[in-house]
Amino acid sequence: MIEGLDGAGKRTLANGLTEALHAQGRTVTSHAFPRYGQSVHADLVRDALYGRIGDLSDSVYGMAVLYALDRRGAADQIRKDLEQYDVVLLDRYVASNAAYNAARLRQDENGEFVEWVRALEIDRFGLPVPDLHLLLRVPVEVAAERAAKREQDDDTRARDIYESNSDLQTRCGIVYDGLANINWLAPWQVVDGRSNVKFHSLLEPLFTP
Ligand SMILES: Nc1ncnc2c1ncn2[C@@H]1O[C@H](COP(=O)(O)OP(=O)(O)O)[C@@H](O)[C@H]1O
Ligand SMILES: Cc1cn([C@H]2C[C@H](O)[C@@H](COP(=O)(O)OP(=O)(O)O)O2)c(=O)[nH]c1=O
Repeated sequence: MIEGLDGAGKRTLANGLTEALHAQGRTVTSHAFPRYGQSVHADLVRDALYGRIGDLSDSVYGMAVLYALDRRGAADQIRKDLEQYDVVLLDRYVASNAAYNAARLRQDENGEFVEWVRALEIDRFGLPVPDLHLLLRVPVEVAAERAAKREQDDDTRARDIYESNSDLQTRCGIVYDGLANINWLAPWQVVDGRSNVKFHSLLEPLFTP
């Protein structure tokens, strides 16, 4: 699973890892969440994030449920892919829901919230537990600059209300670090995303049991 702030370089890393794995002769597939344009729940998320469903985006739990339902709709496909491919790369997964939405609550509510996300998505919805999280870590300012640049280059990736809120991004980075420290849900590996990421050096942990 590839996790990190908006603009951290997750999609770039997913593409780089795919190429590096193909070069090793491995089969790879990838999914990105939210699945905008492919699921009713993801499209509702997008409407909410761009302020088109009243004050729905103010509800932390309401938004988290929508993101979780989007993933639940992909669960069967992910399970099939895990049987069929050597590697299944996910650009954001359950941990994004924990990090982004915990970051919108008071700090003393975070522990309870991330456990609620785990219980909802893993226990109740039956989503597969990931083998590894790769946390692409960059300073908030760098992520924001990259997200702004990406917005100019690719008009399908305009910044939403989460992405343009730098306080939220800062808190989200802190929650991600906390999740990585306790290896929440599965092992975490922190990747320095400030310079060019060495894709090949990341391949070994993918195959270490
Ligand atoms: N290691 C890197 N160094 C410099 N720029 C990068 C790096 N990784 C990604 N970028 C650039 O930053 C922007 C955001 O990258 P992207 O992979 O779309 O991020 P994310 O999927 O995390 O939002 C893109 O314009 C991309 O070309
Ligand atoms: C997948 C996911 C994303 N998010 C947040 C992180 C992002 O700020 C926002 C949108 O995801 P994002 O990856 O930015 O989508 P795109 O790059 O296609 O615009 O949703 C959650 O809060 N929970 C989740 O489960």
